[in-house]
Amino acid sequence: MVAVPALVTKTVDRLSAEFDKLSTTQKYAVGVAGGVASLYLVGSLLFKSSDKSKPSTFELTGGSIEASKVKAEFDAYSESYGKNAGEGIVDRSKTVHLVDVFYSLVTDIYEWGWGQSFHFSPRLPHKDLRASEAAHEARIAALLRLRPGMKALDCGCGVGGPMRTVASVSGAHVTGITINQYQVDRAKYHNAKQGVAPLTDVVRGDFLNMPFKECTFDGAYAIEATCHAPKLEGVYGEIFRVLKPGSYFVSYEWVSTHKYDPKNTEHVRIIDEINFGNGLPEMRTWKEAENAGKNVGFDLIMSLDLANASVVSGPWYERLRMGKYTHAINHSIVSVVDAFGLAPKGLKEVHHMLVEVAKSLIQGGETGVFTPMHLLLFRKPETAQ
Ligand SMILES: C=C(CC[C@@H](C)[C@H]1CC[C@H]2C3=CC[C@H]4[C@H](C)[C@@H](O)CC[C@]4(C)[C@H]3CC[C@]12C)C(C)C
Ligand SMILES: C[S@@+](CC[C@H](N)C(=O)[O-])C[C@H]1O[C@@H](n2cnc3c(N)ncnc32)[C@H](O)[C@@H]1O
Repeated sequence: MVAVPALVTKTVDRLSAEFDKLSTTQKYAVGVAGGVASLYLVGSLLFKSSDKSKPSTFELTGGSIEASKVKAEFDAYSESYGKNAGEGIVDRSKTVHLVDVFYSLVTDIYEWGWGQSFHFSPRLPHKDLRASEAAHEARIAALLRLRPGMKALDCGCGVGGPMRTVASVSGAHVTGITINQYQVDRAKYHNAKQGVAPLTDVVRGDFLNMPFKECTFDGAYAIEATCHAPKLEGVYGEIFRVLKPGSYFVSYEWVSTHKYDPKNTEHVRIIDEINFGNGLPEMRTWKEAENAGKNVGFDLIMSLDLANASVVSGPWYERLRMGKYTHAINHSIVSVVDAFGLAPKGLKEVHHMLVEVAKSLIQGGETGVFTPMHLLLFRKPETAQ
C-alpha cells in the first residue's frame, strides 16, 4: 500500500532533479517533445483505432450508405413506420430494403458501443459480459450437435461474433448470410483477423430467398435476426429447404410474451418503440413463432424463454440498464463530433433513436412483456425432402 506512492514520489523527485540540471534550451526541447508525444498519444487514441477491429468515435460511418445520404435515408426509414398504435412498417413489401438501410445506419455504432455480437445474453453468475455472451452462442453449437466436418448456416449473421464462437467451439464450418454488404465486409475482416477464416464464409443475400441448394446444411441457427422478416414462415420455410432431413434449426426469437396484453396501451407503446428502434416490421407472439415453424413442416423439439429459464442468471436487460449513463455520455460525444462535421449528418439522430430504444427495451424486460431470447428448437423430419 505504502510502497507504490513512495516509489512514484522517488522517481518524480529524481526526474525533477535531472530536469533542473538541463540548460534552458534543453528544458524547452524536452517540453516540446513531451507535448508532441502527449498530443500524438491523445490524437491516436481519439482519432484512430490502432487497427480496424472497432471503429473509433471519429470513424463512425453510415455503413454502405454514402455519408451525404445518411440523413435522407434515416428520414425515409423513420417515415416508413405508421403513426397508429401497433402498426409497425406500413408497406411490408419494403421491409427487406429498410432493414438493409437500418443496418448500414447502426452497424458502426453497435460495434463501437456494444461489440461484435449483436444480441443480448443472460448474465451468468460470476462471469463477465463476454463470457456470458460466448456461453449463449456456444449453446447453439451444442443444440445443433455440430462437429468437425459438418456445415452450419448462420441466418442473419451480423458482423459474425456468434459465427466465430460456433465455428471455434464445434469445429464445424459456418456460412453466414446477411442482407447488408457493410456487415459482410466487417465479418470477413474479423474472421481473417481472428484466424477463423478457414472455418467460415459470409455472403450477402436475403434470407427469404437464399442462394443455397436444397438439403445443403447439417444445422442452422438464427440469433435475434428472423424478427426482421416480413413474415416468419418466409424465412423459416427457406431454412427448412436448405437443411438436410433430420437436422436441427435453433432460433433465439424476439417475441412478445404471455404477459403482453394488446389492450394495454402501455404495453402497445413499449412494443411499438421496440419495433421502430430495431428495424422490425411488427412484433410476433411466442405462439405465432412456434406455429410458423410447424406450418413450414418442422417438428417442434423445444420452446423456452431463456429470459426466465435460470433463477441465478442476471436479466438480459441489465447490461442496458447499467449502461444508461454511458449512453448519455456517448450521445454528447456523437453530438460534438456531429457539430464539428466529423460524422455523417444524420448519425446523431440515429444515435438518439438508439438512446431511446434502450429505454423501451429495458421497459419491455422489466414489465416482462417482451423477450429477445425465446429459444425455439426445430427438427426437419427424416422423411422430408
Ligand atoms: C437484435 C437486435 C439488436 C440487439 C442489440 C445488440 C441492440 C439493441 C439496442 C442497441 C443499443 C442501444 C443503445 C446504444 C447506445 C445509445 C450507444 O451509445 C452505443 C450502442 C448501444 C448500446 C446499442 C448497442 C446494440 C443494442 C444493444 C435488433 C436490431 C433486432
Ligand atoms: C440483430 S442482428 C443479429 C446478428 C447476429 N445474429 C448476432 O447475433 O450478432 C440481425 C441480423 O439479421 C440480418 N437480416 C435481417 N433481415 C435479413 C434478410 N432479409 N436477409 C438476410 N439477413 C437479414 C441483418 O442484416 C443482421 O445481420
